[in-house]
Amino acid sequence: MAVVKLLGTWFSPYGHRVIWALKLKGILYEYIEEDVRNKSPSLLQYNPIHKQVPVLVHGGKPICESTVILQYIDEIWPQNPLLPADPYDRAVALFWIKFADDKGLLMSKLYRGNGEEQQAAVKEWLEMLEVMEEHALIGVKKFFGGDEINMVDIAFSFVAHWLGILEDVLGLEIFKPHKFPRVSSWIQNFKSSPIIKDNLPDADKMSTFLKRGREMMLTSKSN
Ligand SMILES: N[C@@H](CCC(=O)N[C@@H](CSSC[C@H](NC(=O)CC[C@H](N)C(=O)O)C(=O)NCC(=O)O)C(=O)NCC(=O)O)C(=O)O
Ligand SMILES: O=C1O[C@H]([C@@H](O)CO)C(O)=C1O
Repeated sequence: MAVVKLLGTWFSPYGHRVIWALKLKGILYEYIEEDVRNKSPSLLQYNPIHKQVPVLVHGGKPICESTVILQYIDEIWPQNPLLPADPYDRAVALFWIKFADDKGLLMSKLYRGNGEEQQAAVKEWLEMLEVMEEHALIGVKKFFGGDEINMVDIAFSFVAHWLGILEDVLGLEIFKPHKFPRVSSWIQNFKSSPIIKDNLPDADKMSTFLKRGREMMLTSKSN
């Protein structure tokens, strides 16, 4: 069996997508922690274009971009499928995964913004939550794919875990559960499901880390 390695960084929402996918499939892998502020030669060699984690290395061959990696994992290890088999259901799932990928940058916008920039990011977050509430989650029971977690849940995980941490870091309340009851129950289902719950990065640790990072950013901006 070809060796499976994952280059990730502990706070990355994208790296966690791959960790969960591998664990949901029951695949053993070697995890290699990267410092994205001081990238290893392997990371630069495996992902010379974006120089980002995650990178999955399967039998020595690198695969980059979390969504591409998850599709690859689903093809190589078909057990516990991450995408629906029905072509229409699959297209709908891929639509929402693309939507989530396009909105992922809202994390950085919120975290790195100030004043008007931050307000614009909050507005975009609220618009996205509204779309999840009124479109993506209509008719959804426990998870996007039914009773089991699939790739759409994984793609939206930044809403389930990272948004709350960013709110804490910035002292903002963006997600009001009573305004988004469907999103709220999906978050609870997602975060309490076994493999996800056991492999979420620690919220307090991340909050401390991101607060420190933000102080450093603010100091360097004002100098
Ligand atoms: N589209 C990729 C995104 C992967 C990614 O963003 N990885 C981050 C760690 S997650 S952290 C989330 C990430 N932010 C950053 O990477 C901040 C980069 C800044 N230059 C810094 O070093 O602090 C982000 O917003 N990403 C959205 C995007 O790129 O579309 C990384 O390796 N960064 C190193 C670098 O860029 O130099 C995927 O899905 O795999
Ligand atoms: O460096 C970053 O960390 C956060 C987020 O990814 C938390 O994990 C973010 O948006 C960045 O740009």
